Amino acid sequence: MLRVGLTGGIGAGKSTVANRFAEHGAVLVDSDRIAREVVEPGTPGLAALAEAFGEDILAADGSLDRPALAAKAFADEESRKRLNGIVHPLVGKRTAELMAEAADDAVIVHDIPLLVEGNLAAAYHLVVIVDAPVEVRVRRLVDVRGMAEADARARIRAQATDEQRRAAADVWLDNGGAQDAVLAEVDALWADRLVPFEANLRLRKPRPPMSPMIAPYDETWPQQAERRLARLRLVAGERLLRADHIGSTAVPGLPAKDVLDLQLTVPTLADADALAGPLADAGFPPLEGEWWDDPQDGSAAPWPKRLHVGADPKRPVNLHVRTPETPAWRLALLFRDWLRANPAERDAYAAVKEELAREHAADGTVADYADAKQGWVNDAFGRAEVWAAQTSWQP
Ligand SMILES: CC(C)(COP(=O)(O)OP(=O)(O)OC[C@H]1O[C@@H](n2cnc3c(N)ncnc32)[C@H](O)[C@@H]1O)[C@@H](O)C(=O)NCCC(=O)NCCS
Ligand SMILES: Nc1ncnc2c1ncn2[C@@H]1O[C@H](COP(=O)(O)OP(=O)(O)OP(=O)(O)O)[C@@H](O)[C@H]1O
Repeated sequence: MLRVGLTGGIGAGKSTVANRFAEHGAVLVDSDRIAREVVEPGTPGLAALAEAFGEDILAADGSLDRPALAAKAFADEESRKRLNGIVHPLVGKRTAELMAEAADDAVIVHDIPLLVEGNLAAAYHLVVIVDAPVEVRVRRLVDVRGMAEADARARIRAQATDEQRRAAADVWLDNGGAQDAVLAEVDALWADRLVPFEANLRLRKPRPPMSPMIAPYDETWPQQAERRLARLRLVAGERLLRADHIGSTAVPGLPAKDVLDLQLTVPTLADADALAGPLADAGFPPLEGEWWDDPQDGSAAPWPKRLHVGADPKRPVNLHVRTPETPAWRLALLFRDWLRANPAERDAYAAVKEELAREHAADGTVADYADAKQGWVNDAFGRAEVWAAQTSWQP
């Protein structure tokens, strides 16, 4: 099952987007709704709230007086934390139960207002954020929902900043304009990304191979890599020694094929094999066959590794799982750091890549392109080693 985390500030349009996903066939898990269920009359949740905030948060019929609790809970940080401490564990438990009930081929859309605040992004295959400017959100909450303006602003203050949401977003949906516009984006996201992503995940199928087209440096590459590394750290757990963004997309200013190279370091290949299933479930199926890094001078036997590929059709990822005793593991880190520290070498490398990409665009073969590039890279390793010695570089 594909787990999509859907979030955004209050009034941004999460429910609007979530309902459209549901129309397409997504299984919706709605945190606000669960948060209501766990404090229904007669529940231990409601009793705990009354104990913590006083009987005056109860209406005459014994149900929760939501505006009364909101007034107390959003008044200060300590009260809000007390509220969260009571409700969130109950919501978490019920959420896990609902997710476990979903079919293997489900696309779960989890509408969760506090995904960023709770630092939960790594638990999803993809995080979708709905956004609209603060003033637009306040207007909608006041005019359409009938919320008091001060209440709307108090909740906005209690939530994540735009910058924090940007860092967590794999997909950013702008709902500052007409509803039709955001719904059209949702339709495209469903058809072009979520449906094939779910199928790739279930069938453990990598996305199709990349063309050798070189893209200009994208300054969001490091953040995109970091979000995937966070997911990988979560599933790899204690077997993981370290997780790094390597390759050309890890070098600021370097044009590159738009594929993120990530390296997981594990003690032994047996650890890599034990992780094959969990990595596949997290959206990184293993590529079939045996994979080796070739020593550049041809002197030693090739170094074995495991290779996984991202299942997300819109975010190509090559995931190299290596052990620290292979020289390829160390070279991946050295080459990256050397290029980062030496802009002239980086620019020379960019020129070589662009020249080769032009030549191979005609025949369209990625393998030939990679072979030709390796010549420059092998020479560069020599210069990188000199730099490593001079600067006492350590991986
Ligand atoms: C305080 C309560 C009773 C007020 O109820 P009300 O009907 O006015 O709001 P509702 O529950 O529909 O929430 C509307 C929106 O408020 C924001 N919000 C709600 N709780 C919180 C919170 N603890 N911190 C920050 N924002 C919150 C979210 O954007 C949410 O989508 C209610 O919000 C609540 O029980 N909150 C605690 C549970 C919670 O954190 N829910 C959010 C995700 S699990
Ligand atoms: N593009 C839009 N133009 C105008 N109104 C909109 C638009 N999108 C959503 N709305 C309206 O704004 C209000 C807030 O939207 P919605 O309920 O989807 O937000 P939400 O993020 O789920 O809110 P909450 O955080 O309270 O759960 C709703 O009344 C909705 O009908």
